[in-house]
Amino acid sequence: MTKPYIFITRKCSEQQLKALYEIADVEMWPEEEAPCPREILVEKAKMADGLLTMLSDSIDQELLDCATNLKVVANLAVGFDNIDIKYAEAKGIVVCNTPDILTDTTADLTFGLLLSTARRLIEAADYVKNNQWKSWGPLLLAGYDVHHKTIGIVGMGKIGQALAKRATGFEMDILYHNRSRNTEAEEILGARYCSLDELLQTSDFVVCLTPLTNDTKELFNKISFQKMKSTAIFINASRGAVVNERDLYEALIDKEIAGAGLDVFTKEPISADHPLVGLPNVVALPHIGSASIETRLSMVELCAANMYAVLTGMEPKTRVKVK
Ligand SMILES: NC(=O)C1=CN([C@@H]2O[C@H](COP(=O)(O)OP(=O)(O)OC[C@H]3O[C@@H](n4cnc5c(N)ncnc54)[C@H](OP(=O)(O)O)[C@@H]3O)[C@@H](O)[C@H]2O)C=CC1
Ligand SMILES: O=CC(=O)O
Repeated sequence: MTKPYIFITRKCSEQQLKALYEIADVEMWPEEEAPCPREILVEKAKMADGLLTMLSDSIDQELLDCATNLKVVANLAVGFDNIDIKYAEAKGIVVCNTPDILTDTTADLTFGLLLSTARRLIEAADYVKNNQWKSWGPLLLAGYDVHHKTIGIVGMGKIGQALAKRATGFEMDILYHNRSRNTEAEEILGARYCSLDELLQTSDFVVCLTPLTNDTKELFNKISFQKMKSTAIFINASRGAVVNERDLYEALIDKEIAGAGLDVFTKEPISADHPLVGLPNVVALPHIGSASIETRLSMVELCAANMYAVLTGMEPKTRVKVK
């Protein structure tokens, strides 16, 4: 019997993939930073029983139609907006993601981004590096306090709740908005559910942690930024497309809001001449929410375990369910 063929779209640690090498012919794109070009991915998908994909790979109808042997897609991310889930399911292809194991790491980064933006940490570090520090000044590089302020979390799911837990250490008031109530966050963390409008109007920090869906696409736009306080800081660690970036840029230029911390962008990667990057009150990161060594290795291991399960006739640990 021929072994299944697995294609991995980015160089990953082989140690975490050991189980797959035992049951399959595994081919891996050799580069860590340069992505596998689309045409090569489509060619590999034509033969593949399993694909281990990155969030930057578009697993759309065109690709799925070519992938006549494909049984499983294991995406190295909790988000799966890069995959046409319904189409995959209709074709009997199992899609898996990496929830839970990245929750704390992503919450740490999101809170770090919030602190860095509020207290101007990147600007301040550059100030020293660029030899601009000449004296101490009463309001030199003064930012906004974080402690005892109000944080409004849009998307109080796993990462949102882990972020709220961190906010309790700073004695913040926690507001949140979801489509449904998160009673655990209310009971354990004292979070208060409110409408999106109330959250936007009353929060000092508005943090987006929803998945990207048709409902959340450009949820943050001109109208939302106009509702926010002029001292508010917007943090996005979800997906870039939940924001209308032009509207965000204008809100920052017009001082409708005070700053933004962004780990994600509509089109990634962005270049240094992206309009938002040039603003002093923007902290821009290259989508590193879950990027700790421990977490990224665990994510690769979970992808491998999911793929192993599907290819050996078992139920994977973290299958994406179509709603
Ligand atoms: N920057 C990075 O590197 C990372 C980014 N992410 C992003 O974070 C997202 C969240 O991850 P995770 O917390 O694990 O996911 P969860 O599914 O646990 O949480 C998502 C939350 O969003 C809420 N939500 C969904 N749709 C809407 C809506 N239309 N309006 C308001 N709230 C909504 C859900 O509640 P309800 O269904 O009740 O509305 C839920 O509480 C991922 O999908 C991914 O895009 C994740 C990891 C790393
Ligand atoms: O953005 C990262 C993810 O895991 O989703």
